[in-house]
Amino acid sequence: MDLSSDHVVMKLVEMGFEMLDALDAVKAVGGKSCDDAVEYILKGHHRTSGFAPASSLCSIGSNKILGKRAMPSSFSSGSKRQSSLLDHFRSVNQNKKKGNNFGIAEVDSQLETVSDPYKEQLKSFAPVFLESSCYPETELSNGCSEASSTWEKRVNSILQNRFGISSLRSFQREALSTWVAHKDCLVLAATGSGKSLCFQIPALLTGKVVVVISPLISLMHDQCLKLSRHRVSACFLGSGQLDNCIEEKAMQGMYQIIYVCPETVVRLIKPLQKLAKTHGIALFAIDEAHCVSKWGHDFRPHYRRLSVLRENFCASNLEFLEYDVPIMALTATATVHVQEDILESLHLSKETKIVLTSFFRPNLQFSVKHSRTKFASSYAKDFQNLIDLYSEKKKSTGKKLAVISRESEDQTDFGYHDAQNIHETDYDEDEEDQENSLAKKNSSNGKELSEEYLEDETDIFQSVDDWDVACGEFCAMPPCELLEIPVPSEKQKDLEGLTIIYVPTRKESVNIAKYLCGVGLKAAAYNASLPKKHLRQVHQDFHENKLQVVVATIAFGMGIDKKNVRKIIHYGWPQSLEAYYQEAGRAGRDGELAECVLYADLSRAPTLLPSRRSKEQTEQAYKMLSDCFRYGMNTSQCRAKILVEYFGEDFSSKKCNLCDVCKEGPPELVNVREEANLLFQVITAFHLQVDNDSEHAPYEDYGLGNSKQKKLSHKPNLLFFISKIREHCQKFKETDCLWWKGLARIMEAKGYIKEMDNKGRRVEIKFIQQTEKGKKQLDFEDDKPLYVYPEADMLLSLKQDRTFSGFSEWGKGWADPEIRRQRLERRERKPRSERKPRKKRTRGPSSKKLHPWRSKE
Ligand SMILES: Nc1ncnc2c1ncn2[C@@H]1O[C@H](COP(=O)(O)OP(=O)(O)OP(=O)(O)O)[C@@H](O)[C@H]1O
Ligand SMILES: [Mg+2]
Repeated sequence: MDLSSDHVVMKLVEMGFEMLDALDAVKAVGGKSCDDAVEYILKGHHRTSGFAPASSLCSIGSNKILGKRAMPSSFSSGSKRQSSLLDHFRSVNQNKKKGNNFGIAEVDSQLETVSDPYKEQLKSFAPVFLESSCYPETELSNGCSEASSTWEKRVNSILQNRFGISSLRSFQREALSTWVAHKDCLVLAATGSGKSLCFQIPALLTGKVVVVISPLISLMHDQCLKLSRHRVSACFLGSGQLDNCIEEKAMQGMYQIIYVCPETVVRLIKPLQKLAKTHGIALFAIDEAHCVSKWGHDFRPHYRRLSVLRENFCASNLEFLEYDVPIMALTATATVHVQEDILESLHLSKETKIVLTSFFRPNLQFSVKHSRTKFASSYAKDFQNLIDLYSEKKKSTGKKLAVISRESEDQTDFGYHDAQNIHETDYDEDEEDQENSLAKKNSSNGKELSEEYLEDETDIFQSVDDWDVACGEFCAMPPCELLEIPVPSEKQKDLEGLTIIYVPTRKESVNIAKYLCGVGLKAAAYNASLPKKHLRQVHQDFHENKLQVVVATIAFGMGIDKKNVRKIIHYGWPQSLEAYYQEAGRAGRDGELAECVLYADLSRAPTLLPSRRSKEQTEQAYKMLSDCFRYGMNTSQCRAKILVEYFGEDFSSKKCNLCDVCKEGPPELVNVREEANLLFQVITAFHLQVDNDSEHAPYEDYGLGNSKQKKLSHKPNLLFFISKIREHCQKFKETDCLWWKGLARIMEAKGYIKEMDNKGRRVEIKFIQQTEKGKKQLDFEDDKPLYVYPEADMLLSLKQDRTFSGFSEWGKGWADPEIRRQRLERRERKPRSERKPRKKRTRGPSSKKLHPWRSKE
């Protein structure tokens, strides 16, 4: 808007600039444009000589990629809509500021010091960690301006007035200063660290619209609701809206923040371009940006199409833009591979700044416990602490905890008649049968996975429309209404500690919720197959502290920001450490201690892979599962260290001092020299024989005489080698298979043995080959001690008091006369009508196939 010179000066003084600076600026930019004058002052050119383009202050590398990124030296185009510094100051509730705070040197030095350390890094997109932790309110470690810059002061006042927050965290300051410099940005910061503020503040600073791309309605809804309580208007647009009224209002600039799903934003490019022209778009934020990458968890194909944003909102395409509308992508769970994929897929420029903070959450206490989670009989044991915890609260308040009636009554309405009787404690063969058959189905390669089972039972690809509403609008609540929102009392807060139990399958979410309701807890199930209305209600009850426990699949995860979640229980193996850390990150968002326990069957490698994955994703899915398994098997390294290092962070000299490993210490070192030599010897002998005599019945010595077996045994698996050791070495006859599996994993990690099968479709080492390093270091005669920390499965095998007669899990139990007697007794105690019909067991060629050595037994 062009005004008379006097008017501009007056406006500038009103905005808090000094009269001299205002006069200076108006003179320099030729009067008329208030925008240009403010830009001039903020860029620090008042009462200094020259007016350097912004590129000299903040550019990193070339600015030729996608249109103009640098600020031009002329300000002739006052009508242009852009994210200029001026606009960042144009806010309705402008605080009058006094004097010379608009320090030229401060803004300059901030931008310059921010840029420098990243020059090299950005060229290659190589991330560098800036801070040791995102939580402490420390100043920037890279020597950014000691005193706050002008925009930052303005931000601080917004933070205090609107959000009740005292200051920006250093990574938030980094992200915002990048936006101030009109640059794209990838923010990688821990769960709960406050990434949302990075994209919400620009709307309040500029009065322009911020467009946030978000993956779920539930997430968009929660954020809009919160914003309305902070007096910010917002709306959300899902993919299946029938009524376009909110969308139209949004495109007319009636909300400060528009949340939109990726499916919809690509449809709205033209209207958004119009909005950019009429109202201005301050920023595109891509929240939960890991959804972009097919190498991460939560991949959402529509996220990959978001490159249209960079292409359609750059100054080279839209002549009314002075600069590209900045894009800010944010996530808490991206490995280095995923980070690169995000940058590439979104077509972010080489100038993109990577704001990388520590992924470490110092108040989360991680632990892993063994449990046969598939069996209902484990619930009582595993959830006893939880039940006691909430029961104590019940006693202390004298209130009776009612089972959520909706849960118990509506179960049948939801079609859960197939749910198992959760009170069944029998450890019966049919359960084992089912489990074994599933494990077999899922065991060795992608092809064998039961897609049908997975599709029905797991929530892998979450659809954006996870609720029964497709869009919604939230007006900024006036302060008087805000006073009516009840503030929980301290006593209430104490009672509020919530728990989320994450389970792999939908069925388990219902079973466990039912079980917990049955013992008097306020619990509810949450999975994508439940009615959307129910899911919305669970969200609401959870946020209003009406529930104690939510038992959920991954459908209840991303972005849930509730301060008092004290416990996250994973009941069953997660599919990746990213998903695990993302879900664990729901805990302790008030900064207080919170517990993250993983209950998993440590005697079995996980098998549940995502359905609907491409061939190339299958290998990655196995890799992710394998990393989870190793995390669970670990007994000697700080768990937080494993987790943050998984995301590429260097945590080498630190530990959390909270996790089970840090607290209990590693197990005693064991000298495994003899066993390692022996295993290596058997492997070597086998391969020697194969090499020497591949034509003529080479495996006779191993009991593999017939041609069918010979074909199979070209890739001998670990179990085969163990059987050989048992056959030939009396001393290790009783040594459990789990123990050998653990040892093989350790030997693989040390580089002594390796997998023969190069398909990469495995969680554990299976078909084994020696390595050169192994050949050198595992000399048969060598008796130098080889100390290792036994891993979880090895320790478990030592605790088992059952003697194992074979390798089949089923056989382990039934072959033992005592166990068999106990099981039969239990079975007899059950009324006949309740017994499940026996399944016909199929034995024969197929089992021989898997265990060829049995032909000799
Ligand atoms: N500078 C700050 N000082 C204090 N609290 C803050 C600050 N910034 C944000 N918060 C608070 O941190 C909490 C978590 O914020 P937010 O939901 O943005 O986290 P997030 O990083 O997006 O987490 P997630 O990765 O789980 O989505 C919010 O309740 C917010 O009020
Ligand atoms: Mg978030």
